Amino acid sequence: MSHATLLSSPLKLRQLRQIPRLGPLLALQCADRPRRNYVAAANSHPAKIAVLGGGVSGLASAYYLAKAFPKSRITLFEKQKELGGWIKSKRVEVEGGDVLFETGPRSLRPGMWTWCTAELVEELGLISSVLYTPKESPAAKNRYIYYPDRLNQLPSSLDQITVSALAGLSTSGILGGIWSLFWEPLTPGRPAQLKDESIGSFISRRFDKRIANNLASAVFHGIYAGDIWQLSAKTLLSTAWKLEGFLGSVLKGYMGAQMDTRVENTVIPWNPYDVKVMQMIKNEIVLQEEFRAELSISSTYTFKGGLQQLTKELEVTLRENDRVEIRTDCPAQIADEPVAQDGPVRLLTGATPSTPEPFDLVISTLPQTSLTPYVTVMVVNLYYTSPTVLSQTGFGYLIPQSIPFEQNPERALGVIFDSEAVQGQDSAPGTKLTVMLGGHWWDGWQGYPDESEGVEMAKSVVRRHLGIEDTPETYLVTLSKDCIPQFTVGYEQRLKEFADEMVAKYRGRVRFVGNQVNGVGVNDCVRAAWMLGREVQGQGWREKSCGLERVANGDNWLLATAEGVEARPSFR
Ligand SMILES: C=Cc1c2[nH]c(c1C)Cc1[nH]c(c(CCC(=O)O)c1C)Cc1[nH]c(c(C)c1CCC(=O)O)Cc1[nH]c(c(C)c1C=C)C2
Repeated sequence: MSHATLLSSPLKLRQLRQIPRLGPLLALQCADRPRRNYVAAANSHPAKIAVLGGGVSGLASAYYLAKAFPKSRITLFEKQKELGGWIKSKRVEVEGGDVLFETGPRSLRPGMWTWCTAELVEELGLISSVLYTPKESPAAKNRYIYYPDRLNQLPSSLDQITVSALAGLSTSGILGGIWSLFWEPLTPGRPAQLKDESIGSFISRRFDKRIANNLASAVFHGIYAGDIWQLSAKTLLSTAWKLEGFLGSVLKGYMGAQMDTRVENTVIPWNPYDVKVMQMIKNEIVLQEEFRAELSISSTYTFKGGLQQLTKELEVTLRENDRVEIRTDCPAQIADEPVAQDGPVRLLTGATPSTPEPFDLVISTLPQTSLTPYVTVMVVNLYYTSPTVLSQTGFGYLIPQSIPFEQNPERALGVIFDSEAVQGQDSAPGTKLTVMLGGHWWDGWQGYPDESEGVEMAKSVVRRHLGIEDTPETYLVTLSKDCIPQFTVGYEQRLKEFADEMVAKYRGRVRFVGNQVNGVGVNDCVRAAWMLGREVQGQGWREKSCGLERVANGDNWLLATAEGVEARPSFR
């Protein structure tokens, strides 16, 4: 996207013109465009850096910090024995070979907005291990929602919205309330005093409650395993929320942008920080041509050894660096005391901390109790020897909140058809499925199903929903306790207050990265670590910042085209 395109994006709608334009911000960026391979300015580096947490956010932060400060000593603390956090790929022997089970995140989305991860894949030498799922494959195109007692295929693109597709969907009742789309522009704008609300409430107010319960709740199960009546519309439907704020209507904003023939690409409001990141990615990341071409025709990608190949390779690279020390089985926390003008920050480390250890800069990827609650998900991987267990092809299906209890007493959130979604990880033929259970349905539970209960629940789900009577040859049950942060109503306000408090207390010597502050996707976490490396380099680490400027200064959004940034998937 050229700056000229970005800046010459007049819309017909008078109100859209009132949104601040990008000129001053971009002029600044052009004058001072960072180089691709930056090096820290001489004599300006923190001598000792600590990274708290050894999941993908911590590993990637340590990786980019080691590049930004070639002279600093970096210590990564992880309380578990193993690194990698929630990303775990396990190979299991079966008759005739082996199969790979993913117990957490399993694939990555390509697209420019996620190029930091793609660049990392390149730098770690992983391109030859990449497995692509083409955009044209059934796994990318066929996605289903279970409602009320059957799978309903969703259109994968606008041109798939045909009369017969809509008729099929509407006989199940899943499209109840769809006519509200036409009336939305006439619906009153939001009351001035409403500062945030749940996704359920926002969609009901602007469209129809049935759309919230039947469609949106399924999508948010697939990403957050969360409850749309608790998750924040301002945070998770941010563009729609802003459009309503600017124009009094979500559709007017989208339609106005689409209909403006002078603009090649859709113009929507963007958080100014995201525009800055987008520009940096565009200016700095140059992917290998062949890799970039493969990514452009793929809907997702992963690795032959599973997604854990990424965190394993990061670990190997960090261990090879003699300036990086990794301490596993070693919890660490920041001493609860204000930091003086030039630091240091003191850490309490080890199971029974004694003398605090001083560090010049600390990156925390650990959960902060004041910011979000978490949900617990049970992941049940099933393997059947028969390759023809499924009668549908596709990615899998999601289960909305509205389906009757008797259709989902196990409280499943969705089922992934793994052997369809990714090919090339297993040496044995057969069918692999993953059943996800729990999430917000288990809020407040003191205990959870055990392994044998989990597998019985998963078998019962696939028997009822997919008619699968076969017995799986093998399975793996993983309870991921408190694995996904929930950005509930009021999240942004809480994050702002947290950021102010952290800057005042630690004077910029403690920064925050991770799924609780940057988004729950692996790509979100890697991009945040990539940005951290750029923000702290040179004198940046001395600035009074805690790395949360996106939200702290994110009220006045900017108009930008989405060119170069992949549209977010509408199904998951
Ligand atoms: C362990 C369960 C997880 C659920 N959501 C996430 C995890 C780790 C995080 C997540 N899942 C998706 C996204 C969207 C953005 C993206 O980066 O692709 C995020 C942030 C989409 C997604 N949902 C499912 C899959 C296989 C994917 C692709 C990305 C990935 O591999 O994580 C299926 C799915 N995830 C969850 C449920 C309940 C579910 C149901 C079928 C929860």
